[in-house]
Amino acid sequence: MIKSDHITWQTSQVSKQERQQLAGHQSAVLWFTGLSGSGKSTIANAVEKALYDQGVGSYVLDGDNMRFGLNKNLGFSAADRTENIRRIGEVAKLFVDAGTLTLTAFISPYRADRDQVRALLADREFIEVFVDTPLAVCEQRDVKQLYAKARRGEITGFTGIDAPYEVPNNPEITIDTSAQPLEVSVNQVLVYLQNHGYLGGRRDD
Ligand SMILES: Nc1ncnc2c1ncn2[C@@H]1O[C@H](COP(=O)(O)OS(=O)(=O)O)[C@@H](OP(=O)(O)O)[C@H]1O
Ligand SMILES: Nc1ncnc2c1ncn2[C@@H]1O[C@H](COP(=O)(O)OP(=O)(O)O)[C@@H](O)[C@H]1O
Repeated sequence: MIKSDHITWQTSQVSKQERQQLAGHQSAVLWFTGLSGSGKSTIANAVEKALYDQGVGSYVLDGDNMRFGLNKNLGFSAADRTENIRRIGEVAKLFVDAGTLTLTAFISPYRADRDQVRALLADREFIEVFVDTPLAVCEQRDVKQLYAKARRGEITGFTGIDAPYEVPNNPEITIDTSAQPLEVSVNQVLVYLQNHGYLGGRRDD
């Protein structure tokens, strides 16, 4: 629902297609979703670097970082996570309109919230990347020692422990970081982008 009256969408003299043409590639969102510690940020950042090395500009929106700024008034209740993802979806949509290949790394545990973002974007503009690393592996990594805290009851509502993670039904890409090294995951994403025509050249679909 929009609260403001008397507002009008301002159209631009440069279209999204023209911005994409200038950039030399399609714009879209690679939406990484998965448990804390599954590898979302690591893969997204490595993909950004690999794309940069190929002369393709992209930008990573990262969970923790967004919570320091735009979303600093949000916590981890179900309602706050939904609002977190809604805002990120709107930001990602603006990035796509700007002609940018955008990578997002948020747990985004609720299927309905992810589907809302998909619905915000045009066909092909939302690429869901399910980082399907088993909970046991994420917990063993425990990069930030948050699983240990959650197990001790020092954090409540922690995803995978006492808060839900709803797995995607039809992700465009699925990656299990416990089964393959980082370079293979990065390549999996790059090959998807190449084969589906996002980077220019031949399209498989
Ligand atoms: N309760 C609880 N549950 C899950 N995660 C928690 C929690 N509290 C803090 N953290 C840290 O916050 C990071 C997840 O933030 P996100 O914005 O991606 O979460 S969400 O999409 O809104 O669910 C997550 O970072 P990542 O490990 O990068 O996923 C955690 O470090
Ligand atoms: N094959 C792999 N692919 C990606 N990350 C891996 C792999 N093996 C170990 N890791 C480690 O797992 C951790 C994943 O953390 P991170 O990328 O921050 O996850 P998330 O963003 O999903 O919370 C990193 O410390 C990374 O070095």
